[in-house]
Amino acid sequence: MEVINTIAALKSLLGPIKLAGQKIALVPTMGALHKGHVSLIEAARSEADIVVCSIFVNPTQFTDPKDLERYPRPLEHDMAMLSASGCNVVFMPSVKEMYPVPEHWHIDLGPAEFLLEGEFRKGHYQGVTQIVKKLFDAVGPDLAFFGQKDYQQVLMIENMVAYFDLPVKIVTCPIIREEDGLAMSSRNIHLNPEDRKHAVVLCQSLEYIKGYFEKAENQYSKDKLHLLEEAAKRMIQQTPGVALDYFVIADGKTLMPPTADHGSGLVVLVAAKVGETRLIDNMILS
Ligand SMILES: Nc1ncnc2c1ncn2[C@@H]1O[C@H](COP(=O)(O)OP(=O)(O)OP(=O)(O)O)[C@@H](O)[C@H]1O
Ligand SMILES: CC(C)(CO)[C@@H](O)C(=O)[O-]
Ligand code: BAL
Repeated sequence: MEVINTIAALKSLLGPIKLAGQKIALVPTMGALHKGHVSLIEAARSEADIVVCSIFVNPTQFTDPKDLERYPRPLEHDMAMLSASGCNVVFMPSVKEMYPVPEHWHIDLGPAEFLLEGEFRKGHYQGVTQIVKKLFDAVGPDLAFFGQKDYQQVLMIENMVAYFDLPVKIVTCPIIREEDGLAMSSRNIHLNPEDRKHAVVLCQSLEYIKGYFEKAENQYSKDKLHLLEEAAKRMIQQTPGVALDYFVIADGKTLMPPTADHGSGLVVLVAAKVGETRLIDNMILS
């Protein structure tokens, strides 16, 4: 496994590989790796010849300086995980390497940019798409792998790819969960034992909605969805130490409330602070 810190070194390593016609996959991460990240690397390995994993805690996507400061950076652990998972190249640039000069970035990501995470973390998706575009420019991947855990992020990245008409295939991988259902996340490390117990309510509230959909075979009414949302929100709000940001059943493409009384393509998404740690989760319903 090669560890590379500069864009120039990365390009000279990958240039001949591309010329030889080999397929390159990119798995962008912010480090503090867990089995969710490993699942992306394994999926990438199954579809490409060379897997590049980037580790970069991108300052432009953080809206809370404390969140950026306390983001975990367990380097030795990450290197061991990457080498065990069969990653070929680790790209680990400095902030100066990715942002050598101050720059303005603003692209049209569509109305969904301002909903949900975009409402609670203003400007977040401009920062995410800015760094993902830079990583795509540096690596030139044929495929890039992202987790469904960051559902809205995948939509925004797909919109960025369409905006620039980039020749890269975006692959979305399922959410990997702990045994009790909690979605794996680098930020889970901040949960104290009490928070950790309470955090499971997030996936339980999603399961509650999913269970209804499975029984109702995707037949629903808007009124019924509203009642379900309210019941799920109460489950979360009654859990000690958990402060809800949003819980919504939404159209999987627009992230707006469903407009019809039946149909497919819905997703349920949640975000809440558990203790001092903000977590997100979602499930596809139909
Ligand atoms: N539990 C998971 N299952 C599948 N993919 C995941 C999971 N957690 C994160 N990912 C994906 O891994 C990639 C890198 O994410 P990131 O490094 O931010 O990790 P994270 O666990 O989401 O951390 P955090 O949300 O705490 O920042 C993203 O595409 C993300 O969606
Ligand atoms: C895609 C990403 C690596 C961009 O910094 C980040 O948002 C993440 O880890 O999901
Ligand atoms: N996994 C999403 C990156 C972030 O929370 O900033």
